[in-house]
This record gives sequence, structure tokens and C-alpha cells, in this order.
Amino acid sequence: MLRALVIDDDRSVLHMVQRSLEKLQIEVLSASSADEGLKLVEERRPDVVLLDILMPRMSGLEVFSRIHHIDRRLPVIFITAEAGSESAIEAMQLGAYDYLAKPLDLAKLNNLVAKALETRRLMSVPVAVAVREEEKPSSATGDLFVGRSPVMLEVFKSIGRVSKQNVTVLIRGESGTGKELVARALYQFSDRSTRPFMAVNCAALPDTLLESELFGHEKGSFTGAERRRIGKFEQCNGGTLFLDEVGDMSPLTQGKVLRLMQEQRFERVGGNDTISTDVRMIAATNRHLEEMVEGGTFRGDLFYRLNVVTIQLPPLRERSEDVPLLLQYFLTRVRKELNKPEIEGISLEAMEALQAYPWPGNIRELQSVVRQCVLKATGPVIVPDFLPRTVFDSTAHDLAVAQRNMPAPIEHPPVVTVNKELPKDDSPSLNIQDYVEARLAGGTTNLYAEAVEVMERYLFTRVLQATGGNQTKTSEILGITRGKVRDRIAAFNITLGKKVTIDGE
Ligand SMILES: Nc1ncnc2c1ncn2[C@@H]1O[C@H](COP(=O)(O)OP(=O)(O)OP(=O)(O)O)[C@@H](O)[C@H]1O
Repeated sequence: MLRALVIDDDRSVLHMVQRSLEKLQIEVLSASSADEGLKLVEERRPDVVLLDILMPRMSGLEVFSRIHHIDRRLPVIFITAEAGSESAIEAMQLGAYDYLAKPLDLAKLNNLVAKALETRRLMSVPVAVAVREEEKPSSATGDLFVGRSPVMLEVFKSIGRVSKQNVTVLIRGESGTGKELVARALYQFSDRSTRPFMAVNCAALPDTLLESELFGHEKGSFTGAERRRIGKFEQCNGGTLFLDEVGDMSPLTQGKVLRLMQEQRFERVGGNDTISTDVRMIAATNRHLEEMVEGGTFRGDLFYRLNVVTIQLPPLRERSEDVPLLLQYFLTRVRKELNKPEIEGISLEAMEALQAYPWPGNIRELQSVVRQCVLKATGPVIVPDFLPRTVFDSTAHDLAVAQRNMPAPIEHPPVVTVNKELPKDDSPSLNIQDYVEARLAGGTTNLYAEAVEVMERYLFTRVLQATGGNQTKTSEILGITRGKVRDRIAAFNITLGKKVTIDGE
């Protein structure tokens, strides 16, 4: 019988995963500590491992390395509540099978485990040509991306997968979606991270200047060329060159870049010497290159050279679940930058408007909106009044329609409310004894998991009420991480009323 091992210090997660995986007709082992988990890997040889990335005493990444030491072919799926990208990238780089964010989507989890088991089966067949043991990657640290939407997790995974490959990557996406950030992450997590990284914006320079910026020029090669200039392709030898807005290059420059990509050789403008260079190229564009190829304004051969691996960044309006996280991230940064420590957060009404806004300028616009709000704020909380008109005008109409359709407001809305759709039994005033009696009478066969969930829901709701929705204080009182508090708020659909507090520092 196939066997899965779940390692998580959170017993309710262990329970939930166990129940879900049993549907796959596999044996499920569970461990609530790293040591216990490693022992089970040694002794029971599972076929797949689900591992919490945030373990007490030993980090999930460390546990992962040890598991791989025991069995290199064992697929490991990380489970995490962490919103940051770094662990996702690091995990994928280390060779994790995949990555799942909490709250867990059980259908997805089962699907992934089934696929991992199949991979395990395929990997157990001896390979025809063996590769050399890979050296342990250096602990590269990169800029952290904010985002936990499934589309962004896919982006992080792609970065992890291709950063170490010496291939050209084409990053596509609307302006302000973070293409340069992806390029930097690819560089920071690559083997070239100790070598130079340079960026050239192809749209910012007229053609002749761009050519000399990229390839350099010899003294006297054109009017004004008073001395020899070394271009970026030469300066960047051994490093990574980021060609931004690559769709804006003239046909002449396109031809030269193509030759360089094919031969890694070029001549300076006005020069005869052929210079060799070793540059990894990362390109970005917000243009529709396929249409440009069809229209004859972009070389097809260059497009195919650039398009070896593509990372597509989604516009912010397609991942609005990331908006609160991004707001929190930038609010924390801007507050510090502008020295406005009195800023506490964003009111619910302002938050609704910000979430409804379509963000045509994507994250760059969001960053600028946060800055404008903080500059305009005259109190500790960002209320709709402090939002730039563009945001408010665009959403005011939608909000007015929504409000007209809403039931009459409650006089004093509680700071923390339980989602109205939940059964009455789950309200914060729950009597656990009555609940257990009722479930016993109802003939339950799953009382442990049910009771733990009800108990947890009560606990989190009550403590959040007591702290006025402050997640940091809540985590202190409960003696657990803020990540876990956030995870439970999402898992139990606990609605924080009044305002969102800054929680990022
Ligand atoms: N996921 C993210 N988390 C945090 N900051 C982000 C994220 N995405 C983008 N940013 C920030 O938003 C700004 C715009 O990002 P970036 O310059 O990478 O966009 P771009 O797609 O390259 O834009 P353009 O096409 O206009 O050059 C930068 O300040 C960047 O740091």
C-alpha cells in the first residue's frame, strides 16, 4: 500500500490532511515534530511527504534537506501559511515537488499527492543516464515578492525552477506588474549572483544611443564619440543583462542582439575587433510580440531565441486577493519612509474601495496610491477621504450600488464577527459540553476533528475580540506565530471589522 507522511506541528492540519488523503486509499502517517517525521522517513519509507515549512526548532527547509539526504527521490510537498516568496523559491530550488499555501484546498492537495505518487513511481525506474550529484546551492537571498494568490505562487515556482538554468527568460506582463522584480529574483537565485546584473531599458534611448549602450563604441566612430566606450554586453561578462521593453528595439539593433545571442560575440560600434562575452539574457516586454512578428516589426528568429522560457505576470486586477497584503506591505514601508509612525492602518470602507479598484497601473500604481494616502492622512487611519480621487471615483459608483442592496447596518458592528453563514453552534458563545453531547447524540464518527475545529474557532474569535483584532497581540496571547493567526482567520472566515491594523513589522 502506498504511504504518505504529513509533518506539521498543528494537529488540526494533521487531521484534516489525514482525512482527505484517506480517500486516495493510501496509508497516512503523521508526525507533529521534525524529529518524529525524520524518524518515520527512515523507518517507514513513505512515498510522499507533506511538510509544514514553519516548524518549531528546525525549519521546514532544514527538515527537507535531511529528508533528501535519506531519500533523494522522495517527493516533498511544502505546506505553508507564509505569504513571502522566498521560501517558495528556495523550496522549489532545493527540489521540492510542489508548494501549497494554507488554508488548504483539499481537492488540490489530493490531486497533487496523486501526481507526486506517480512521479515517485516513475523516478524509481532506473535512469538511462545519471547526472552528477548537484552541489548544495548557496543561500542566495533576493527581493521578497508580496503575493499569495495561486497565480503568483506559480510565478515564484517558475523562478525557482529556471533561476539556476543558464537559459534566456522572457518576462511578460502589463506595466507595473513586477517584471523587473522577477528579473532581479532570477539573477539573485542564479549561479551568477556574485557577478554583475545590469538593466537596459530599450524604450528609453534613441536607436544609435541604445546600440552604443549595449555594444559600446570606438573613439571617433560618430560625431561626439570622443573616447572609446565599453557597452553593457562587455561590462556584464559573466553576469546577467536585463533587456527591458525589448519589443521597442529597432530592426538593426534586433539583428545585432540576435547575433550576440547566437554566437556570444559582437563588435563595438565603429570597431573591427570581435569581442567574446558570456552574458545571460533576461528580457521583458508588455507588447504583443507575436503580433509584432506577424506585422514584421519584430524579428521572428529573435522572438524564438528570447522565448525559451516565459514567465507571465498577471495584472493586479486578476489577483485582487493580493491587494490587502500589498497594501499592508507598502503602508508599513511608506509609513517608515515618510516618518509617520502614527499611521495605524486602513479603514474597512477605504479598503473596500481599494479592493474594488481595477489598478490599471498595477503594483506601481498601488505603491503610489499608498504614498498619496499617507501624505494626505490627518489621522492614524486611512479613510476614504484620504484616497486619491481616481480610486474613489472609480469605485464610488459600485459601492453605492452595493450599499443600496445591503441590509440595514447594525448599530455597533463588533470588531470581530463570525461569518453569518456559519452554523449557530460555532458562534463565540459556544458551550463545548452541549456541543459534544449534541454530536454524540447525532452519532458522529469524527468528533475529535470536529471538536478541535469548533474549539479553535471559538478561541481565535474570542482572543481577536479581546485584542480588538490586533493579530500581533493575539499571537502573543495564544503563544503562536502571527502566520498561524492569519491562517486561522482565513480558514475560519473570521471577519475583522472596523480597520485593518499594520501587522508587517
Ligand atoms: N509582488 C510585488 N511585491 C512587492 N513589490 C512589487 C511587486 N511587484 C511589483 N512591485 C514593485 O512595484 C514597482 C513596479 O514593478 P516593476 O518595475 O518590476 O514593474 P515592471 O513590470 O517592470 O514595469 P514596467 O513594464 O513599467 O517597466 C516596483 O517598485 C516593484 O518593486
